[in-house]
Amino acid sequence: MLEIRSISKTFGGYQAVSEVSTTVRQGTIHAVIGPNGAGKTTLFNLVSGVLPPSAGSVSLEGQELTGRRPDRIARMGLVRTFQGVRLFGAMTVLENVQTGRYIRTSSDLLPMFLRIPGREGKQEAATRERAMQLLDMVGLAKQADAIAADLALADQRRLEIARALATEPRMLLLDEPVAGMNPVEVKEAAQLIQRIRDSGVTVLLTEHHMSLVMSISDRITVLNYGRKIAEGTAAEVRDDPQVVEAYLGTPEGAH
Ligand SMILES: Nc1ncnc2c1ncn2[C@@H]1O[C@H](COP(=O)(O)OP(=O)(O)OP(=O)(O)O)[C@@H](O)[C@H]1O
Repeated sequence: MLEIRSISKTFGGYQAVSEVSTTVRQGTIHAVIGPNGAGKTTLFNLVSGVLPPSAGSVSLEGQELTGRRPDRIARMGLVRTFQGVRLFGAMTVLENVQTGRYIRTSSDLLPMFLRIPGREGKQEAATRERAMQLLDMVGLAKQADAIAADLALADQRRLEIARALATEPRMLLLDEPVAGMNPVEVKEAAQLIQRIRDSGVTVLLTEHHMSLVMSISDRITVLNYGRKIAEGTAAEVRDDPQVVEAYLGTPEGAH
């Protein structure tokens, strides 16, 4: 589904990602893990078009993504969320999801802001209906009319996921989706990520929460100092001596 071929990124002589290759298989939850500074976020930035690679390439179902801009990549079927939540804080929950839908339909966002109440077009009605379905999927239907900035952190993350799904992606990248969540919220997020996978959207995620990664990932790639040091199922990766060594002395990665 997603092919990453020998991708590298150098920041002024510092090699943040070094010749990483991997294949994300369709219909899986694939995690990228590694100690702080291992290059996970940089790899996500390379895949989603936020940063151009110094070398190497990425393709999605045979279509070349390398060198394309994030909005173009989103239209090609790959969307991401960011470590820090990036929502339209002043908009309602529902409107935030609707903006994701407009990226997909390539239409101008303006009509949404200029709309005359009570005169909703056919496309707007469909967009609203799909947005409500997605809010229901992530457990936010009751808060549809709340202002996004007023939501609790866990709900804001759920909303970001709903907005990303509104672009109808084939692949979703989640950058630390449960950071700062309590154990109950983490459990709910795990179920949501599995539901997303089961709905046919392939998931690539990076996360420090090891028990989440180990319990939901079909496949795990481990980075250390920008290089891939291991790859396999949770059981394979957990017992890999290089992985154990990479995590020693990094308590943040140990939970
Ligand atoms: N724009 C940049 N300019 C210079 N160095 C950068 C830049 N972005 C990342 N780096 C460096 O590249 C390395 C990898 O960073 P990256 O954020 O990808 O790691 P990470 O695995 O996501 O870490 P964390 O788990 O802490 O989020 C780090 O040493 C970081 O300081």
